[in-house]
Amino acid sequence: MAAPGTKSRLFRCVKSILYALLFITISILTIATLRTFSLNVNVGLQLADWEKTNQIRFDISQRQREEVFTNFKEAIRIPTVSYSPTDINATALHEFSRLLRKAFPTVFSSSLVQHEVVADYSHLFTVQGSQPDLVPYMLLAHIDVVPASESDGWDAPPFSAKEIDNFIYGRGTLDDKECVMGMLQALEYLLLKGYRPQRGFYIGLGHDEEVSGLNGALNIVRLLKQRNVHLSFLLDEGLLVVDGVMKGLDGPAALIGVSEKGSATVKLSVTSAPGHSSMPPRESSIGILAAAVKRLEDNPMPMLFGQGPERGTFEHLAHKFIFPIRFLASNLWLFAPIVGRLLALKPETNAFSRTTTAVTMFNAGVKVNVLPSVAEAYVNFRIHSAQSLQEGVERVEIDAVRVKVEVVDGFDPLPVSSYSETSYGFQIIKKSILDVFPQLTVAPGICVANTDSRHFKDLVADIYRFIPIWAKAGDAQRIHGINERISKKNYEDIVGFYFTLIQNCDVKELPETHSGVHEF
Ligand SMILES: CCCCCCCC/C=C\CCCCCCCC(=O)NCC(=O)O
Ligand SMILES: [Zn+2]
Ligand SMILES: [Zn+2]
Repeated sequence: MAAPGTKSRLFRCVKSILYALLFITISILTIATLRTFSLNVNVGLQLADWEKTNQIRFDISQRQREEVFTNFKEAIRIPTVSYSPTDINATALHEFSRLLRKAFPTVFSSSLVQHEVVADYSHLFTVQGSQPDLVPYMLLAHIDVVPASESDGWDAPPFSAKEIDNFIYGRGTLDDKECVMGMLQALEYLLLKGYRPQRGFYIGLGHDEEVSGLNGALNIVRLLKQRNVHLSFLLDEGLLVVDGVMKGLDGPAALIGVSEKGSATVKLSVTSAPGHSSMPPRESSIGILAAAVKRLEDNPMPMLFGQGPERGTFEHLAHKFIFPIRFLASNLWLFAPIVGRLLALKPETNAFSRTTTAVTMFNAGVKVNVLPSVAEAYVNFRIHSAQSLQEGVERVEIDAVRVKVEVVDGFDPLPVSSYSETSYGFQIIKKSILDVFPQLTVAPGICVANTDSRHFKDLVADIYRFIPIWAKAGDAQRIHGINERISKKNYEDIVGFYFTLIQNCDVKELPETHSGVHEF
């Protein structure tokens, strides 16, 4: 029997613990609520912080508008498909070079622009600035596209550039001919209007981005390095404007990619004795490989949400989320694991949260009555910023006794570019976005795919990945998928964006912020 007083001491002890827990809970809730309401509404430089400049307005005539779409459609009709680094469409790439010359005569004849063909099909334009002390910048895009077959269920043939309901359909309308044609069209009209840039810049167009960029972009990098070129920043494809892509985000937001995930391509293979299909073994090479692949798909890589640049995205956008997501996004210190799990529900947001696993090729067998001697599969991992290539590959769980695992290629996640109030490239891109689309909130983001810009990482520290493609729910699946398309209005805005950006880059220094809000 307990001694008298022990019971009441126990009771007092339990009571104290309960009070302490209550105090901690109330404190956490108070901090979380304060953060929810105090996290700034608009971080960094805003349009109001910038002085007005005398820019040439992007006013184009009806005839020019028609020319803009004619040029773009011609670009879409040329099937510049890359299948592998050794299987590219040379004929189409030559035809594309001819199109560029025909569509942009002023760019090709201007004394301000030097044009060079690099590695047979890539292009480098060097645009001279009037003030050589201003460090030049670079715009990058790629001409090649991934394959597309009408039989996959397209509403219009993928190389037809057919117009349906004011959308232009075709492979490359989002990735990446809107960028190639958009930036050159903007330069063409600027030169026609007598514009002369103060800050010099480069336009690089790779021809093999979809299969590595090792010939196109890499040779452009080599050329610039030989010339000892320094760049203030580089802008490539990557992220976009999301409008209704993420549930709970109130209004559209522009995401500027400040980094991109790493990548690993792993080949899995199983060999077994070939023979007659009438006397099969209990397990075939196909069955063993299929089980290994299924196991990979059933066991996604660990959740890392909040440990990479995606954290900045959610903190910048926190005030744009509806309750209760706003409460969660404003308090990632507490709720990152919950937010990560919510994001994992959709492929395009799951990609922010972890290293993703995609089984992309599976080959085996030659005839219905012959047992296959070998079955092979390729798995493409996109590595989260909080992991290295090696850590990602080490986590691949495979029955290594029966399945041979080879890392075919890969690279680490890319460094994170600056995005503070004093970051020239980020703030100029942000201003250019807001000049064209004042209704947007701009936030840093992580590009979940890879771009040619990664080859420039030793040449320039600040690499950004953004095109003002206006993506609504389901549009992300059109990239490399079926019914890739862009609205005519969106394409015209993209031309307007580059037209504005090129002029904004003449600003020598960023303004001081007057808004009094701070970055995280
Ligand atoms: C608040 C967060 C909302 C997140 C929604 C994000 C949606 C992102 C959607 C699309 C990104 C598409 C990237 C396209 C880049 C294509 C580059 C490419 O194809 N490279 C080749 C490769 O990676 O293999
Ligand atoms: Zn691309
Ligand atoms: Zn692509």
